[in-house]
Amino acid sequence: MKILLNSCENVDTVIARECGPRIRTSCKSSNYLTTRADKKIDNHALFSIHNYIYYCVYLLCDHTARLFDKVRWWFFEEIESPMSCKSCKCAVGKSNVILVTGGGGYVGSHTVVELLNANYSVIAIDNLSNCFSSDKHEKPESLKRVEKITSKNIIFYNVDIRNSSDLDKVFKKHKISTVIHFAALKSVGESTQKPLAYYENNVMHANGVKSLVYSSSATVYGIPQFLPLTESHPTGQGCTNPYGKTKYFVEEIGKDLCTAYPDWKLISLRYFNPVGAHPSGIIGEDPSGIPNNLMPYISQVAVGRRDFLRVFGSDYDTVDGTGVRDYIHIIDLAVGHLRALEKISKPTFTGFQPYNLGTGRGYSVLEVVKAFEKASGKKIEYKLVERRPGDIATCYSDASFAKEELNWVAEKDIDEMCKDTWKWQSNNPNGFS
Ligand SMILES: CC(=O)N[C@H]1[C@@H](OP(=O)(O)OP(=O)(O)OC[C@H]2O[C@@H](n3ccc(=O)[nH]c3=O)[C@H](O)[C@@H]2O)O[C@H](CO)[C@H](O)[C@@H]1O
Repeated sequence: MKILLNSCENVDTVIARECGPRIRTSCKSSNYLTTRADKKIDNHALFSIHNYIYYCVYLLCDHTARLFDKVRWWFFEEIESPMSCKSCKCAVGKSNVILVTGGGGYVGSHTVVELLNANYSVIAIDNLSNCFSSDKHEKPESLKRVEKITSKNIIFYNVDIRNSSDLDKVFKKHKISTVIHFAALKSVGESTQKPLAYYENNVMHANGVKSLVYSSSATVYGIPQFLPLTESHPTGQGCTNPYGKTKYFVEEIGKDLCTAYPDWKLISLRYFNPVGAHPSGIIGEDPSGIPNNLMPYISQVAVGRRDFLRVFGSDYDTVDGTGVRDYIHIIDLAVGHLRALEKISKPTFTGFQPYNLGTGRGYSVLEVVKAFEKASGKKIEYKLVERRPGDIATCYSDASFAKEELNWVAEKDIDEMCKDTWKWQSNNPNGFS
């Protein structure tokens, strides 16, 4: 394994926390860390020594290196140029702070785990509208648990992305290199009832950072004209609901931005159907109210929160008449974001580029039910009912472009997706609350 060290050229802001008898430091000036005694320590030297120690410790033992990392987080509250990323090497000489909007949500929180494990610094913002928090001034429960899983710190702000002055403050305070934009409403049904909320929420604000990884959806393809769906499949045609349209609009805005301003870079990740949970069973999907999506509904039936599953449509032209989708494990999806960050941070990457994140394999509703029964040992009661308006028969990806360009493939199969979902649901029957 190759480990590259940070050259820390971009270190210019370090805010250190009060730490007992040690020197309390506060820093406003660039390139220097000012102590209370007005002593100036050259950050470059400090960080070079610090990185060197980390490197040596890492060579000896990964666990000790993690402990060292924890101490680092305790000593310095915010470090705008952390260690180099062990797995992707992309942090070399760069500010490596990622702003994650919607960080408390399902995809957001799982991606934050992978970011922290890869030694990125994470600033998460969320308006807590779709995640549980015991106190609005505190981190959502999902992120507290992410800190437990990773033993790392997340800087969190309760900010609504529609509030541009609050958002500005975050961008001014931190030297953010890339934004991963998850903050969005995601219920297809609700989007038809409250379209304005979707247009307001799901269309992003830029705020000066010109490198964006966007969470898009297979829904931009509308009714498939061919299968499997490749990135060159037409988008926007047959997007029948506002949810799908917002994803399509943002992609179009992104394309225009990247064409007009060559310094803009945007990767749009077109998710197929994210399911599953962190293998620890500590975090997972916790929809508020009645789940709209298949997997959380099944798992709530298994745990006894719902009586039976309604299978929407049994007369589709599919293997057993029920809808076929390309389900992808949430961890695979989260890792896809790391690969996208590596790609976007390369100087050779320019413009707008979409990638499919899927397994390339479709499963019918009844096949998923069967796999879940096997994983959980529970009988899933179901009733075949009418088709759900707006649903399509079959949708699955060709994810070979992501393999070629991002060096990414989905590794976890349907059994693992069901096993991890069940671990999360059975350990947390009522979700995070
Ligand atoms: C093709 C498409 O637009 N896919 C998007 C859509 O997924 P889907 O609408 O495909 O996801 P879903 O989990 O709601 O449905 C998956 C399958 O399960 C069926 N089903 C679902 C729930 C239920 O109670 N009973 C039942 O039978 C449904 O008819 C479909 O055949 O929304 C997701 C948001 O989470 C993603 O953005 C997907 O990319």
